[in-house]
Amino acid sequence: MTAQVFIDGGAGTTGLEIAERLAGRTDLQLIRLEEARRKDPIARGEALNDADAVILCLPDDAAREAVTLIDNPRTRVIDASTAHRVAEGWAYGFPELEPDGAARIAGARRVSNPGCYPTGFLALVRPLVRAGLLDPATPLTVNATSGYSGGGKAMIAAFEDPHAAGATDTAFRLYALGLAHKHIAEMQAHAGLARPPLFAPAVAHTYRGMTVEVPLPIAPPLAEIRAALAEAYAGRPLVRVASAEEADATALVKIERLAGTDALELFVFGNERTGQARLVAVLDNLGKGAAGAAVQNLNLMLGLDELSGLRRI
Ligand SMILES: NC(=O)C1=CN([C@@H]2O[C@H](COP(=O)(O)OP(=O)(O)OC[C@H]3O[C@@H](n4cnc5c(N)ncnc54)[C@H](OP(=O)(O)O)[C@@H]3O)[C@@H](O)[C@H]2O)C=CC1
Ligand SMILES: CC(=O)N[C@@H](CCC(=O)OP(=O)(O)O)C(=O)O
Repeated sequence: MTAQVFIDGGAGTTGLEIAERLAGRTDLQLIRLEEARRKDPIARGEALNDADAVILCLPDDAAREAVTLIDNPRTRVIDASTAHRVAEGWAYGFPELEPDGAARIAGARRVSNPGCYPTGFLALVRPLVRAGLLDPATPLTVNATSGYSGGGKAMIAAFEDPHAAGATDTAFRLYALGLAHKHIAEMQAHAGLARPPLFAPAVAHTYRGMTVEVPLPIAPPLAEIRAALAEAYAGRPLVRVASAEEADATALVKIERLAGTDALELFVFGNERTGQARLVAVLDNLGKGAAGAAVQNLNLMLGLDELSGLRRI
């Protein structure tokens, strides 16, 4: 039987990206609401309960509300918002992060997609904590830059429409300067850290793409870091760990490097003489950071080919 899928918030940035990835699929069918009813709780409630799987592409409060509208025990949920990423009863939707991650997602009724920045941070840090290369009490800093689509429709308008609220012509800006960004709890919890990382995000004047960097002023040997990452992601086609030769040959990492894909690349740069390292993750905030991850989780939950509809490198 063809699975019925409903994207709540389907007219938003992430929802449209998911629909693009699902277009042409014959193993599932999208339930669509007409424009006039797409925010109507009655229409949404019907669609949420008619679907085999729903993907919530909504602001946090609307995502919490959507979950309360579901009373059909068959309906399985993927939430792209921040609302349930450290909530009890929700599987964390990052299949490659833990050895049993994909199996846990496949068996779950409620899955929370990771945040875009935490996807890069956790991919770099979690395997090192697990392997004992990084003490959980280490104070970590995360320097990251996102394309402006990371802020959804409102931020896209601010960067593209001079008459929009908050319109800006800036090339690059720092934000979350109060050190209380909504992604910090998720980064600490899923990395298994004793203290919150210091998160320093920025937005660049480019539509999509992301770099996430974790500097290590006192690093374990670079070869050991690379080996731990390579082992963690062996056989996982969407996560690529660059070799020492590639890192040595890489003079620049551009934010656009993986734009338009659903992949994630990890680099270990460093200086063996000083014992310092820069761990760098590259992804598309709308790819592995949002829509790609949601489609991957949907595939796993419905028992379909995990990579169907995804854009590999
Ligand atoms: N953009 C990104 O890179 C990422 C986004 N996310 C998360 O995904 C979620 C969606 O983000 P994004 O797509 O960027 O945001 P957008 O603002 O682009 O889209 C959100 C959509 O939800 C709709 N909406 C708002 N309230 C309701 C409601 N009560 N009922 C039905 N629809 C509603 C909006 O309607 P309207 O069109 O009328 O405004 C809009 O279409 C957010 O939680 C975000 O944090 C996660 C990872 C990355
Ligand atoms: C550039 C920008 O503003 N990015 C957003 C994060 C992206 C996002 O939508 O956050 P979730 O993944 O948690 O939903 C922010 O920092 O709030």
